[in-house]
Amino acid sequence: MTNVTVLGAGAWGTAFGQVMADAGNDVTMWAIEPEIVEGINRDHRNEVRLPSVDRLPDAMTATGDRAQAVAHAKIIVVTIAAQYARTALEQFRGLVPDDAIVVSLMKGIERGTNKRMDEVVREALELPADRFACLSGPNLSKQVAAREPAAAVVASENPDAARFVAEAGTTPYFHLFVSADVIGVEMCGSLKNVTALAVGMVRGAGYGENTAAMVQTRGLAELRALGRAAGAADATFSGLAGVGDLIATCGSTLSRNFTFGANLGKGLTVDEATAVSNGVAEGVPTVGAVVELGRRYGVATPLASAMSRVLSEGISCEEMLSELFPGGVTAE
Ligand SMILES: NC(=O)C1=CN([C@@H]2O[C@H](COP(=O)(O)OP(=O)(O)OC[C@H]3O[C@@H](n4cnc5c(N)ncnc54)[C@H](OP(=O)(O)O)[C@@H]3O)[C@@H](O)[C@H]2O)C=CC1
Ligand SMILES: O=C(CO)COP(=O)(O)O
Repeated sequence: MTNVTVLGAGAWGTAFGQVMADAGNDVTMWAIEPEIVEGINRDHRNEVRLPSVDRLPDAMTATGDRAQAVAHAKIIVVTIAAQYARTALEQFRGLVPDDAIVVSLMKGIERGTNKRMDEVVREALELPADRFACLSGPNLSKQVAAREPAAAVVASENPDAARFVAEAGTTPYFHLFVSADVIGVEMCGSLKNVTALAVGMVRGAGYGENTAAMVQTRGLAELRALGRAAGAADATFSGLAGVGDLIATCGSTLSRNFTFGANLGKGLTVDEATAVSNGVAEGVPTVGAVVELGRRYGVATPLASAMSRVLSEGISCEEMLSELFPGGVTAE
């Protein structure tokens, strides 16, 4: 039994907290909203973010007190919306126990700095690399919360940390693989959301499987090119965090990114799609950062660039598609 603290009781934080509790750990959820804290402690429910679960495990409790939340934690899981992670985590600086491993479940790149979540988390908490891990894979929260079989990969520069988290988090229905490729896992998780926006958009506009598969495959190519340039290991792209998560996210209406894109394809504006989104669609603020990273690494990012124009200028799905192939014959 390990003391696990989850920072951010959103849909995924709550579902993953349940995984950790099912794996035999003592789980403390930290949330800002008193309503969520009270709901978990009194009713064993997170009615706000994960209403599909009738009763969360008894081993899950919640608090709004930062110091109390992390005081005895051996594993601290971060599942805060990526754009708010730095601000939220800076308030935990100095509170995190010296031997705790911090695991990011977030999938996004910080707007403005263009930093991955491993960079943001480590800077915000002044955390050494050997105490950081990230976890990613095809993990639509509602299905994990229903205990449908699933898996993910946990990556750390410190193999002992990755193994510790994987052993602590594996249950009969949720398997964790280990990896040393933090950059690859981070890039896969963040960039698949941009592809999911685009695939959602073509589906929402009424196109079929050929178009969707084309966009998804070109998204993978872009992800791989940018990931490689950033220092990712090639094998990660074909693993759970890469192809695995692309398949799940680009093929499901449970995905907020896919659904956001689908709503754009149906003709909703960005504001309208935001208003009806069931939780954070991380691809939206991440798109611009991906374009910037492409410039920094000298990697073409036609899909992210086209989606950036969709979001900022409202270009149509047809225009977005036409930008994927700017002209000339190229090797795949
Ligand atoms: N849902 C899923 O299927 C999966 C999600 N992820 C990733 O996990 C991360 C969280 O997603 P998810 O839980 O689904 O998102 P939700 O939209 O359900 O929840 C967002 C979380 O971020 C917190 N948050 C937002 N703003 C702030 C802030 N200013 N300060 C502190 N906390 C804040 C929210 O806290 P509060 O409730 O108090 O507002 C909430 O806990 C994302 O990066 C996502 O990509 C990864 C795998 C699967
Ligand atoms: O990352 C996810 C599944 O692995 C969840 O995707 P969304 O954030 O688009 O809902």
